[in-house]
Amino acid sequence: MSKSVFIDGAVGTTGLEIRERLEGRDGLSLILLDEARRKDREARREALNSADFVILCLPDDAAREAVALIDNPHTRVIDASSAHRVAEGWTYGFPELGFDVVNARFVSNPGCYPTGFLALVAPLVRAGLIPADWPLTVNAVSGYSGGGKALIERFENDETLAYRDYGFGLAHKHLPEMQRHAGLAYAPVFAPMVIRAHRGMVVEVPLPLAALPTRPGRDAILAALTAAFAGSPIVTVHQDQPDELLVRESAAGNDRLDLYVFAGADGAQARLVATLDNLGKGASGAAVQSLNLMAGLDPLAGLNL
Ligand SMILES: NC(=O)C1=CN([C@@H]2O[C@H](COP(=O)(O)OP(=O)(O)OC[C@H]3O[C@@H](n4cnc5c(N)ncnc54)[C@H](OP(=O)(O)O)[C@@H]3O)[C@@H](O)[C@H]2O)C=CC1
Ligand SMILES: CC(=O)N[C@@H](CCC(=O)OP(=O)(O)O)C(=O)O
Repeated sequence: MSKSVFIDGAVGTTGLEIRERLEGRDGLSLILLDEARRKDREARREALNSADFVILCLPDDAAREAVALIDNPHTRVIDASSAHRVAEGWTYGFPELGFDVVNARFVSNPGCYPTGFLALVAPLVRAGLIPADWPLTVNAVSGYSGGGKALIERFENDETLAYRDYGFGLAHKHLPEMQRHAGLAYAPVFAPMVIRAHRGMVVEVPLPLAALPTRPGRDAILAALTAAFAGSPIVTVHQDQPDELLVRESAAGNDRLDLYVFAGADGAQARLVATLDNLGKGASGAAVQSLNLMAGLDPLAGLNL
């Protein structure tokens, strides 16, 4: 039997991409609100309660309000916002890291930067290669679509804007989920940046291998990551060390997550690097992946690998 899906926020950056991936899919029917009713509370309440699955593509406050409007025990929710990523009763939507998305009622989509960070770091903490109290840093660049409609407009209306460094309050909204789901005692020092590319991101964790208690070599790091993601059609752990990684201004989207381990010849230091599409595995792709798992559909349907 077909499952109904309501995307709350279906005309936003993330919502639109999810809608495109779901439209025409076998086994799914979309509940849509027209422009006049898409922000109407009662229309949303009705849609939220009549759907088998709801995908929230809203600012955090509106996502919390949407959850509060659900007053039946059946509707299952995937929230793309950062409102519920460390909340009680919610499952973190990163199945490759062992979170039980299949059986969850409430799933919180990981943030785009944390998707790269956690893929690189969580397996190494679990394997004992990075101590839980290690002081990590993470540097990342994102395409400007990561900031939603407002940042897209800012970059598209000001062609002189090439680069935006931000997060100087050291309290970025992604820090709690990075800390919690990597199993760290301290949040990493996070330096996020935006570049003049519509989509795509590079997330990098520098690691002083020789200073770590177990002094792991590149081989040990690679082996832990490879074992963690063995068999995943979405996450690829690259065994080679390319000379460069490039982001193009207007590249097509994808739902992959690619991991690299770069180490110097003396093995003293490494740079762990994840590349992904902020709108793909960093948002819409992850939401569609979770929906497939929750609804018992082909796990890769609607994904662009
Ligand atoms: N862009 C990205 O790469 C990522 C985004 N996310 C998260 O996904 C969520 C959506 O982000 P994004 O798509 O980028 O944001 P956008 O600003 O592009 O879209 C948000 C949409 O929500 C609508 N909206 C706001 N308030 C309400 C409301 N009360 N009822 C109904 N609709 C409402 C907006 O309407 P209007 O058009 O009228 O403003 C807009 O269409 C955010 O929480 C974001 O943090 C997560 C991962 C990555
Ligand atoms: C470039 C940019 O502005 N990025 C956003 C995060 C995008 C994202 O992942 O948002 P969610 O937390 O909702 O998942 C930021 O830094 O706030």
